[in-house]
Amino acid sequence: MMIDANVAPYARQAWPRLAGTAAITLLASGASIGAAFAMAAAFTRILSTDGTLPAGPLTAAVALLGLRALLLWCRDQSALHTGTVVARSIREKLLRHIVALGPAHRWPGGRASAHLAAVDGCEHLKGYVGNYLPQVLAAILVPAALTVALFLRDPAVALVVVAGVACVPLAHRITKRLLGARAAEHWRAYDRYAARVSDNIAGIATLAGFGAAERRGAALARDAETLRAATTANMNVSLSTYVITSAAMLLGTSGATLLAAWHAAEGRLAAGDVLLVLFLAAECFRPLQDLQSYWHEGFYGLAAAASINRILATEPQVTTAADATPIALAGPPGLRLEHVSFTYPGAERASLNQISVTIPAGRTTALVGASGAGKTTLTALLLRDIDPDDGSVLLVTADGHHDLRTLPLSQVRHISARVSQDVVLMDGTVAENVRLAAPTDASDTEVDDAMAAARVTPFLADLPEGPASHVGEGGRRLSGGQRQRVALARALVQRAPLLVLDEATSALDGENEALITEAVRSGDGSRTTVVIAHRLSTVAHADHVIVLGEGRVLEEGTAAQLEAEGGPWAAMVRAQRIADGGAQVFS
Ligand SMILES: Nc1ncnc2c1ncn2[C@@H]1O[C@H](COP(=O)(O)OP(=O)(O)OP(=O)(O)O)[C@@H](O)[C@H]1O
Repeated sequence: MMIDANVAPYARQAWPRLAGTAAITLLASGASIGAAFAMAAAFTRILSTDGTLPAGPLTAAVALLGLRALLLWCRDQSALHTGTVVARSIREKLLRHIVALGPAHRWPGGRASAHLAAVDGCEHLKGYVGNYLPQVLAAILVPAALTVALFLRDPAVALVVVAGVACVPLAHRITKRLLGARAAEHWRAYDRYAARVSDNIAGIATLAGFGAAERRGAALARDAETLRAATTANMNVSLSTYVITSAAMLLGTSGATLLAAWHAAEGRLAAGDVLLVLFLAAECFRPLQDLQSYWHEGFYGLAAAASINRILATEPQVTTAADATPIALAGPPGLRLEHVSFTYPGAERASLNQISVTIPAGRTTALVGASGAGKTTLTALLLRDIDPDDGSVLLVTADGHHDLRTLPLSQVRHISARVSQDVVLMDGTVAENVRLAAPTDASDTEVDDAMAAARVTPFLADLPEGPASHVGEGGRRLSGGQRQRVALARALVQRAPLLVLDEATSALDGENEALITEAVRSGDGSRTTVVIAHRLSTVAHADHVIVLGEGRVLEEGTAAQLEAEGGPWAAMVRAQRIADGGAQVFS
């Protein structure tokens, strides 16, 4: 049996279980053959005696049919188990790979395509491995065994059945060619549709707010129509081939039975053998007929496998080098960027250009600059979400300088905590969200302290179940500022020596922001903190300020030094004072 290269790894993985399913299928066929012979013997005895029921053969036939039903149930259970086990392992592998591709990975079809592959794609593959493949095995093994049984009774009859059976692989081949290409087309249409739906759901407030739902709805309707057309085209292919296979089965079964009747009339076969031929021929075609109902699962599984394999074949841009070794860290590390340049894939110009800066250990460093200056990109390099095109990002410890690429990625993740501009709360309780990245030995007191420092505690009283309240996708919606506070607590409880805050308090009121800013400051030197904020009051107390402009370092130093120098920082401070109506925002 030729197995498509795209599904070969999954079929290989399921091979022992598939062999078990095939063995059960063969046993079921054996029971069928036995029942057919018993029925034929009973039939012959009834016709040749005065009509008394032959209890022995009839009891044997009923028992064998019961055994067959039991074996078929076992076969279905085995097939279901195979499919679910394979689907679970692919899902896990795919999910791990999607996570390994990292936050900076660009999905050509949008993130929805990854979601679709992980959910629907794996489901189709489950159908392929769990239903289609065992059925293909049954469609080969069962007719082969039954044809041998028929051949022993009447070779000419067996040949008629073989002729009918041979039409089915032909129809299968035609369907595979026609439907295989269309299934891929259907998958692409589905992918576009799913991307559009997920986009619309994510932007539901924007669409409603701008009254643009109708316009977007029209685009969605067009995608839905493409999807419908692709589905209809596939169904038409299936229906045409269904007609071919049904005709082949009907002609094969009736042709073989008529020939058997003729041979019985000539005295070459017993009367009961006509019944035997009818049973065996019908049984021979049954798995082929069943296979037809799994063609869709098979061909859609193939298309899904191609899409899943494309994701699995995509190499993560950031990986752990083969010779990476973890380093011992005695205290908070410093960071040094040397001649770092970075251009996003497909972008026309570099987001960072020959940057060389130092982030002192155990201090708070502010990254400031106009929108699009490259601040977030710089933190992505510090956290190793991306690697520089040129230059190096170095972790500075008591032992010396270590290029981040020489450390295990897990260590880089372990030593850094972050709160990014887009806070995502996972589906779960507030406490679970705070504990998301906490060390396993983090005590309840530590979690409570982090929630107090990030000002989560004051609003917990307003939640129905306090820290056990359900938030995230399926739970209560928190305000932007509340979400930021949970994210800050999550980062604080991580005990990471490097903390990166990208506009982490932008949604907070002045009082809460001031309290949190004080709490996360690297006042005691136990943590290196990098803060990005447009509101300069947030970073006014930083030990070190780096001003970026158009992907370059414009200046760096302490806030006081830079203000005295009268450069870009001083201009930003002046502009903000005017915007704040002359209020003294810097002390
Ligand atoms: N994924 C991306 N693909 C292509 N270009 C990007 C990507 N992310 C950022 N950029 C571009 O890189 C430049 C720097 O972006 P970055 O987000 O680092 O700026 P920023 O200083 O953090 O801006 P802001 O203050 O508005 O958040 C911008 O021109 C931006 O358009």
